[in-house]
Amino acid sequence: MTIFQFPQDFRWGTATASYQIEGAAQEGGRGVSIWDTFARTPGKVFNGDNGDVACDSYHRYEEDIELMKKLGINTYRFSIAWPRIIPDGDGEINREGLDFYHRFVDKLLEAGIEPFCTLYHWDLPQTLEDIGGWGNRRTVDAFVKYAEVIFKEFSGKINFWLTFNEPWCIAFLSNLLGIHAPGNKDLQTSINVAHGLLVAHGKAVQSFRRLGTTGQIGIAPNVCWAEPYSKSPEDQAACDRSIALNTDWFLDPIYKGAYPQFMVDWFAEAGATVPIQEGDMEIISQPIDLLGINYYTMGINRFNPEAGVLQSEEVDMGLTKTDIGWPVESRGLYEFMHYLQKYGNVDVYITENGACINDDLENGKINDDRRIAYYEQHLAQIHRIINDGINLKGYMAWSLMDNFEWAEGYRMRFGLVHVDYRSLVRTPKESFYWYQNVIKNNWVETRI
Ligand SMILES: CCOCCOc1ccc(-c2cn(C[C@@H]3NC[C@@H](O)[C@H]3O)nn2)cc1
Repeated sequence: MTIFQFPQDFRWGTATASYQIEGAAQEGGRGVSIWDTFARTPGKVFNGDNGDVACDSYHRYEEDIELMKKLGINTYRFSIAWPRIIPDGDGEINREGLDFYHRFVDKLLEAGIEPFCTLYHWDLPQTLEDIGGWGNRRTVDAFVKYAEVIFKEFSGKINFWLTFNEPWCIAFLSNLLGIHAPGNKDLQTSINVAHGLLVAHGKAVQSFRRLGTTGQIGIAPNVCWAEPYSKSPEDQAACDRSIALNTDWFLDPIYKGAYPQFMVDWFAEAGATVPIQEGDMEIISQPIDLLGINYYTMGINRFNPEAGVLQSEEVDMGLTKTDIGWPVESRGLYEFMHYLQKYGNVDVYITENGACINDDLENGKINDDRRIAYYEQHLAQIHRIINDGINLKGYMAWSLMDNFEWAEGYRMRFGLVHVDYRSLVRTPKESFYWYQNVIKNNWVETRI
């Protein structure tokens, strides 16, 4: 057994997102988002599930905050639903939406929990998708207007900010692979979306600074760590492309002011170019204060000319998998955090990490030992990372509670707390109590 002690000022938290937990989709003046539309499109979401009710956190947030207090977290990552703030995307401000988030944030602060706010966690107002979404500069300008409303309203209450959650999912999962909303399947569209959201990110950071908003701001890429199946240059190059599309494609423009040339060339071969306008790269590369990193799994990849635009396919190496089919391999987090050092020893928060384990209630308990094992392994790696001198400042488990897992609907459960979607009763799982103990002790005890 080994005890890994964490730094005294290390932040312990959990994470959720508006569309996944709030429900009340037609309440409080909320407008329609692309996920309302996508979920209602037959065949897009398992079982035809949608976020109309979700965990009903719009009405039950005080109960949720009581659970957070019981867990002992000092940080809670959530997202604000743009369609609650400006329902038609770039028109009138909805005061009722702002008031909801003020009530919520005030309750968090009363509980001694630091709000960690994501401005955009995928619920784009549908009206903006109707004019081309992130590929239309009007959407970019509408995002800046929305962000400025939030900065003015919550400066002084919120001190940790993320512009975008998982830009790879927003651009490529949603507009090249078509798996998430709005479901496009076009390379040029996905590159236009990626560029649009990067310009929106940079402009929002400029506004954040100009308005003198309190706190720190960053962005939260999701990681795709991959190692080559063989020593062949083709397999290594396939891994490089997979990693780069999730990371370098977004962080090179932000930290270096230019896209990774090898990927620009790769896409040019496929007939796609980046729609860069004069001044864009200077806007995008506004200095940021922190990075959120979302890590779930890693792959062993090899070159396959038939394997999509990246010609990179993951090989099943027979590792233990979570119930969503992702291999459990915490080593990728350690390797990735060292890869990330090429951007400097920037302040990093793990803004998502967790396991989809679909254990259900048995005699009033959920014995999710596999989730505990997952967290034990990943927190041990986090201790290694900190020990290596990397500025990893905090950790937010995904997720506080079971919720709407996008195209998987409600069948996939990532929560430390079980949610009965009929009664909406919340039941802490055994992993909740395990994590409560880690937070109380500020150490993780591994059985290895
Ligand atoms: C068959 C081809 O498949 C291509 C990969 O398809 C996916 C699907 C889903 C993901 C995915 C889901 N999550 C968890 C969420 N992160 C944000 C938060 O909202 C969580 O719900 N992270 N990544 C990645 C890749």
